[in-house]
Parts: sequence; structure tokens; C-alpha cells
Amino acid sequence: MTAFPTVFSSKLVHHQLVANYSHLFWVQGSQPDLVPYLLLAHLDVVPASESDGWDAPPFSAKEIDGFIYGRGTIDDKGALMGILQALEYLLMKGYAPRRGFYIALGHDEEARGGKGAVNIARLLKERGVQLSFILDEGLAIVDGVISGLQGPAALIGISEKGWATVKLSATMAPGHSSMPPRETSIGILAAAINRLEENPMPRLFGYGPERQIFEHLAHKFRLPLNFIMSNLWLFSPLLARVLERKPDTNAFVRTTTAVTMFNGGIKENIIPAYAEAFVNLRIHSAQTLQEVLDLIHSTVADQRVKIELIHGFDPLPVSSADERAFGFQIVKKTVLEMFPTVTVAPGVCIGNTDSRHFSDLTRNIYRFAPIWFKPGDPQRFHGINERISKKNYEELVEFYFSLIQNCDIKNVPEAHSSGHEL
Ligand SMILES: CCCCCCCC/C=C\CCCCCCCC(=O)NCC(=O)O
Ligand SMILES: [Zn+2]
Ligand SMILES: [Zn+2]
Repeated sequence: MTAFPTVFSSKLVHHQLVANYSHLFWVQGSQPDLVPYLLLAHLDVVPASESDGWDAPPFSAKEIDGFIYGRGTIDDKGALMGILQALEYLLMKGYAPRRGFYIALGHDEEARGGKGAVNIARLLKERGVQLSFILDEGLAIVDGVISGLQGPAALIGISEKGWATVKLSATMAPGHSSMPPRETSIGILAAAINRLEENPMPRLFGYGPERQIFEHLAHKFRLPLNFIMSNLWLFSPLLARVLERKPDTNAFVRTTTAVTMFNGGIKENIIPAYAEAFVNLRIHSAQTLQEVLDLIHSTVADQRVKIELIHGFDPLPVSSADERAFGFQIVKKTVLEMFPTVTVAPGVCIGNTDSRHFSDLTRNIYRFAPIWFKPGDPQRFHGINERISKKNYEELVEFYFSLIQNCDIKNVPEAHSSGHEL
């Protein structure tokens, strides 16, 4: 049986395989003067092992208490299936969009998107495509995740942090473990890594677009927090010290430093010549890749430690969230139609997405899906017990179902209007 039979048989849909495993769909609109948009998602997932402590095998999609457990349920199969299921239902109903749109499903987002998204973007560029906006994975609806915030908030990523993967290595003379020198390659490297962990990158909270999150949400906090958030020009250093206490909010305060791989030694009684470590940094919007590299050099401050940049890029440009920003307002309208009590605010995506490969096609890139994040859920991202409730999966389908129809209007929707304007 073919999945999404109507999508694959509709005359309105053109489907193309890209780089063997990625998919590009073009859904033709009846009004070619309306600039198309792009819905992005990815097929691949990060690895998972049941032995890490999962309550269900990570590739079982087992249902427990109304939740579907599995690697990829929130990153990013929920949105991917939601988009395709919404299109399937719309086409089954005989719906024909006015505004044409693309759906791009990359197959290597978790490995930087160099084959999937990069080639899809190249194809679209060769065809001279310009996009009204892009909607990709990223932020979510947070409920009880930000301390002191009353009620849920839908955070729409208007930018994303930059990236640096840096390899540190040390090479010393190898030898017999019964006659160790005072310092070894592993010891030198471990000390360098320790200096990086003990000296986090500077607090930059308030100097980037993350400031907009808190200014938008200020009225949802009780005194004195609402006063503090409304006066970030004065209080951002104080708030930064509170936010940095938790990993998920620390990510908004600074460039984060994560040691992700450490290798050295092959036998218990040999002092190894070589040791290496990889450090993955996510760069705050107010910093550049070069500034981060300079700080790594000055913090490590040991000529014996070789520092190599493996891969990096600057933080991404900031997309508009104002009243004239069509993409932002369409996403906001769709969220509010479904969840009238949710506060919608712009935010900075602390992880990275395939959308960055499409920046030549539009300046309006938004990173959001209406996935509900309750306390403890941010840790499921790339962690154990990744899951989505069945109800939330249905909400994802409904969200894209409404969003596609909402995009058929020509101009930016009126604030707080509801109902489709077809
Ligand atoms: C101050 C506001 C606090 C909000 C709490 C954080 C909520 C966390 C929500 C989302 C997590 C961000 C993940 C972003 C998507 C990342 C996709 C991905 O895995 N890409 C690959 C990579 O970044 O390595
Ligand atoms: Zn993802
Ligand atoms: Zn991911």
C-alpha cells in the first residue's frame, strides 16, 4: 500500500527525489501571482539505544498512556507526517490552493544537510524560485518550561544560533605506563577541556533577538518578574544570572560549549601518543564564529594543544516578526485559531535546522511546530524517551491543514482575525 495515495496521484502535486533520498514536492496554486512558500522537515534522526534507559524500544513507536514513544517523534517525524497528512486530507476534500507551495523533506539534517537540503536549495535557486517564507522545525509551545511564566507560549524562531565544531588534540611521546612522564597527551587535553568548561563564553543575554522573547512575554509574568522583563535595558545582567542556572535557558544567555567526543589510548599499559576531543559550540546571535575561535585559543592557552575548526557558521539573520511579516503573521494566526489562550512570541532557535541552506531564497525564515513542551520535555530532544502524545500529533496535522488554507490570502492577516478567508 502506498502512503499518502492522494498526494502521490494528484495532478496538482509534482514530486521529485533529490540526492536519492530527499523529497521535493511542488503543490501548484491557481494564482501564480501569489509568491510561493516552503514547508520544511527532515526524515533522518539521531541514533538511539534502548540501553540508555528508554521506557520503550526507541524504534517501536510503542504507545504508553496516550504517548507514542520513539526516536524522531518530535524531531522531526511529527511535523513531517503532519504536513503530508494535512495535504492528503486537503486534496481528498478536493481542495486546490490559490498560493502554490513547496514541501522539502531532507534526509541528512542531523548531519548538516549537505546532501539533502543543500541540493534541494540549489535546484530551487537554479529555477529562479523566490519564496514568500519558509516554515521549518525549531521552537515549540512551552508550558511550564520557563520559570514564572503564566500559561503556555508559542515561540516562533526568527533566527538560529551559529555553530562551531572544534577539534582539540595533543601529541606527546608514547611509552610504558610503568614510567609515566609528568604530563601526558590525555592529561594535557583534559586540562584544556576543563578550562573551556570552567570558563563559559560571556553572558550576552539582551544583546540578541532573544530579548524580544522576554519583552513579548513580560506581561505574562507576576511582579517583580514582569517589571524586570519590561526593563531589560537595566535588568538583563540580573536575568542572565537566573537563566544560566538551567541548561535549556542558559542556551539563550551565551554561546554554549559542549564536549561531545573524547578519544585517546588503546591499551591500559601504553601511554598514548595522541588524544583528541571535539567541542560543539552554538554561537549566540551577538557573537561571530571568529570571536568564538579567538576566545577558545585564549582560554586553552597551551601551545601543545592543536585547535582546528572542523565546521562552523555565524548566527543566522533575523527574520521580521512585525505586523507586515506575512509568514510570521500566518503562523501566529494559525496558532491562535487553534490555541486562543497561548501567547505567541518571537524567539531564537537554539539548535540548527535545514532552513539555513535556503537563505538565498527568502529573508523570512521561521522555525516552529506546535509541539507542546512541558517540564522535562526539552531533555527528550536527542535524549531518552522522545515522545509525542496522540492528541498533539493530531494537532500537528490540524495546524498544517489550517496553515495551508490560511496562506491563500493575498496580504497579511488582520491581527487576531479568525476563520479562513477563502
Ligand atoms: C527562554 C525560553 C526557554 C525555552 C525553553 C527551551 C525550549 C526548547 C525547545 C526546543 C529545543 C530547540 C531545538 C531546536 C531544533 C533543533 C533541531 C536539531 O536537532 N538540529 C540539529 C542540531 O542542532 O544539532
Ligand atoms: Zn530536527
Ligand atoms: Zn535533531
